[in-house]
Amino acid sequence: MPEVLKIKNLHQTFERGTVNENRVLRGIDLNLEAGDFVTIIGSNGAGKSTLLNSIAGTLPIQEGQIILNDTDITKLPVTKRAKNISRVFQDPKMGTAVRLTVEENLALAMKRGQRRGFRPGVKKQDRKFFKKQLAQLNLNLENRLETEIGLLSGGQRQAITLLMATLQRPDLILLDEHTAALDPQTSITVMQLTEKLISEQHLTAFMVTHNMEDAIRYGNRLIMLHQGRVAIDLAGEDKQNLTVPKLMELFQKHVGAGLEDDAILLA
Ligand SMILES: Nc1ncnc2c1ncn2[C@@H]1O[C@H](COP(=O)(O)OP(=O)(O)OP(=O)(O)O)[C@@H](O)[C@H]1O
Repeated sequence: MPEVLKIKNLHQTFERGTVNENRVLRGIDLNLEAGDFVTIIGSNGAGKSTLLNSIAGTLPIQEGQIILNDTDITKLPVTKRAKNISRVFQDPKMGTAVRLTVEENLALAMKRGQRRGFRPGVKKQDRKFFKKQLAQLNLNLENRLETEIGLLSGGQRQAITLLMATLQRPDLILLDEHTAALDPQTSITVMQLTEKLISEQHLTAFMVTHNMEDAIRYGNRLIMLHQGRVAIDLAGEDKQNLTVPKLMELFQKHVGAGLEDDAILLA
């Protein structure tokens, strides 16, 4: 499998040179192959969002290199990366434009990475395509193309955000605790949709989660960040055979310390 993403010796330190210096990432080396769906766990402050911010470009890289499909993007601004890297955040409000309709939001997503006006026009053939795309969500949203997105529930918005993030097949999709703000049932629906969109399009994905069950259930590879490093990296059968107690045991073995379940789980 070709490698889609290479992260080489990535370091990020906040408040460098002060008493509050915080070495959050301390040499991350990771390679993702095409179609890898990697779940990321780690306790609060482990650096999960910092890692995603570094990949997305919202945080300048202090040391190390990020290569996407053989292109060095280490110094590329976030806007230039947006065409190839899409992201879904925890807050459903982050991914969509509240005053625009469902179809206008989708039309914006079609222009990801390009200059786009404030209110995009929606062509007839686009509308047909959007309807088809929305129908696969099984949320009856194909009949609400002209509804303002702000009127939809958090779960409906997050499902549309996911669709928008995958509409123009990205090279990489970053999911940053994207179901954490949803109720348990909606969270399951959005996770199932995530898996469907990722597997159908054979997307390469990173998914940060505090839910260890989800981290184990979804994806083909699991990594755990601890003290700025990759403490655990499991794929294939090793990941398939994981259980929460096994993962806790592994963590203890790797980092030589006890770990309460909620140290990882709690946000
Ligand atoms: N822009 C920033 N300036 C200063 N410190 C920061 C900044 N962003 C993050 N940090 C600090 O870096 C550390 C790692 O934060 P990060 O958000 O990456 O952790 P996380 O693993 O995503 O945690 P959580 O599970 O709580 O979301 C934290 O101590 C945080 O306070």
